Amino acid sequence: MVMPELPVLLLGAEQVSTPSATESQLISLAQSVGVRAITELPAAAELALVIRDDTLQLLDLAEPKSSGVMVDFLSGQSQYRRNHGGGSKEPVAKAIGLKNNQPMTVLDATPGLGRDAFVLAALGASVIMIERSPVAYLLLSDGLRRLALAEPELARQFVLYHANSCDYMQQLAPGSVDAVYLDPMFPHRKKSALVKKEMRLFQVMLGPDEDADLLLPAARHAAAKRVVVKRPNSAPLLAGQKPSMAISSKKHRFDVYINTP
Ligand SMILES: C[S@@+](CC[C@H](N)C(=O)[O-])C[C@H]1O[C@@H](n2cnc3c(N)ncnc32)[C@H](O)[C@@H]1O
Repeated sequence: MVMPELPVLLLGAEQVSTPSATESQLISLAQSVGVRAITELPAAAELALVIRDDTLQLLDLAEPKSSGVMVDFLSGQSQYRRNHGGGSKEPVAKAIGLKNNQPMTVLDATPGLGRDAFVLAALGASVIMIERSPVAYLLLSDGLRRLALAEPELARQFVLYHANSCDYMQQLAPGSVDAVYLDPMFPHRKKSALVKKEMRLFQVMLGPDEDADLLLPAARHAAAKRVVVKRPNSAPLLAGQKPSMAISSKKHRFDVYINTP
C-alpha cells in the first residue's frame, strides 16, 4: 500500500517570527518526529497540522474553516463519559479487569486520540501509550500538555512514547505490565460520511493497520494478566485467535485473552 504523505505543520508568519512558548515547544516536538514546519502548503496536501488557540489540530484542507481534530481530554464529551459513564462497569474497564481504586498498569499499544486511554486513567489506571503515527503522537502530546495544566495529577498517570508497539513490547521483560489494550484501525465498510470525522481523517492519513495481527503475540508477552482487543462487532478475530471471553457493547466487541501464569 502507498502511504499518504505525512502532513506538515502549517505555520502563520507570526508563529515563525515571534512564536509563543507553546508554539516553540510544538514546533520542536514536530520536528523531532519528522513533521516539517512550513508556511506554504505543498500542492497535493489534503491534511495539515495547525496551531490554533494554543491547541494543535489536524485540519482537513477541503474544509479549512471547520474545526480540526484534536486530543481534548477536557472536552465535554470526555468529561461527560468520566462523570456519567458506567465507571468500572464501562465495557472497556470490565474487559481490562479494572476495579475502582485498584492500581493497575495498562499499556495502550494503539492509543490514537486517547479516548479509551482516558477512560482507563480516569478510573485510576496508570496508562503507558505507545503511538507510532507521528501526527497522532503530536496530538496526544498536546492533549497531555493541556491536561497537565488543568489536572496535573491525572496527567501524571499517563506516559507517552513515539514508537512501534510491537518492537516496544517485545523488548519488555515478560509480564511487565498488568494488561495490554489493542484497538487497531479496522477498515470501515460504511460510507465514509457516516464514519466519525476524526476516524475518517485518521483513515485518510494512516490507512488500515494492516500489520495489526503482529500486535497480539507481542502484547501477550508483555501482559502479566490479560490482553484486550477492541473490534467492531462484525470484525473477525485478531490474528484468528480465539479469546478467553468477549464483552460486547452497542457497536464493539472486547475480546479478552487471559494470560495464565
Ligand atoms: C483506531 S486508532 C485507536 C483509537 C483509540 N483507541 C482511541 O480511543 O482514540 C488506532 C491507532 O493505533 C496506532 N497503531 C496501530 N498499530 C500500531 C503499532 N504497531 N504501534 C503503535 N501504534 C500503532 C495507529 O497509528 C492509530 O493511531
